[in-house]
Amino acid sequence: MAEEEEVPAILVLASSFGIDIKSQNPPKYRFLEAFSSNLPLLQFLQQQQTLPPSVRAIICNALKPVTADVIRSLPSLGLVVTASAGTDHIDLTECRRRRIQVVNIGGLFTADVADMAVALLIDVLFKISAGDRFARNWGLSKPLGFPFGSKLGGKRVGIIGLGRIGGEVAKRLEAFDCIIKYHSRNKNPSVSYTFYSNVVDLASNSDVLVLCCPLTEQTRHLINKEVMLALGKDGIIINVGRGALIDEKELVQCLVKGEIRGAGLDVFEDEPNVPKGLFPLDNVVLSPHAAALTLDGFKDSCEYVTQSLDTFFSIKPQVS
Ligand SMILES: O=CC(=O)O
Repeated sequence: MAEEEEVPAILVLASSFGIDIKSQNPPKYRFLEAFSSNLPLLQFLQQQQTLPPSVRAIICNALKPVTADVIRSLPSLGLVVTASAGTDHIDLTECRRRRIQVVNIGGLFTADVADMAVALLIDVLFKISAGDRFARNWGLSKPLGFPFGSKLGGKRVGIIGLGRIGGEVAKRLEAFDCIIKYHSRNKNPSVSYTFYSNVVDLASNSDVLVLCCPLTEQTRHLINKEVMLALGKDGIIINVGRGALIDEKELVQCLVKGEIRGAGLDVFEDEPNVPKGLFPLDNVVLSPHAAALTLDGFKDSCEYVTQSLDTFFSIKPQVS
């Protein structure tokens, strides 16, 4: 079956990619689905007799870790395409060592993630989700009152990570008359927003923190108890970056004790597990890492992933 062997085998780690990519005719790739098994990926691979040696590329997303052990079990792997901007779920050190190319989604989801950050903030301030729950039983509730929300205009918003997404969040919130400040690895000379090299100082001078930076060893638990206490009891945290940017246990405590006022969270430390301590809290809006999950964005990302495979396999037909 020489012909079949020439069709590169692609390991697909997320169910959503099955749809568009597989409809190619004639098939350019042999897609191997690893997501229907309940086994952890490495165990699944270890159980396959013939699969690991043939796999030349992986398609994954932010929820599908590509660990060093997984990479080591795939001797022909030459490419990892992730339908995410973040690459923290991929062992980049092992990829570099093996000269495996890693392709992310670039700026494809930037606007959606920035929109989601603004949406979560408006939801927390205006209590939209809480109001929805309340309104369903409005006529039955005694007393009939619903707590006050809060204006968006005039809020001092501290953006953590003024990259592509952070920049778009700033642009949007400026249009709502918010006062933008930021913390980044470096000061950005092309913006006039106030820069803080220290996150605690930024928190002390902000009403809202919006987390947009990548997760690295330097940014893990960047938002710790000290930062939350500096933000204070009227402060709100919005996270569209990665769950582990915040010390989640401390976040739950601060929210429960009223040491901060609210949070809008699209990401969590141990997805898909959301801390149960958040469930009873009406001052928290939860979203299942859904900022990039729009139907239009999904179509674009399938196309991008296919193009990335095509580019890789046309310029590099043999992976050594
Ligand atoms: O989580 C989504 C992304 O990294 O794009």
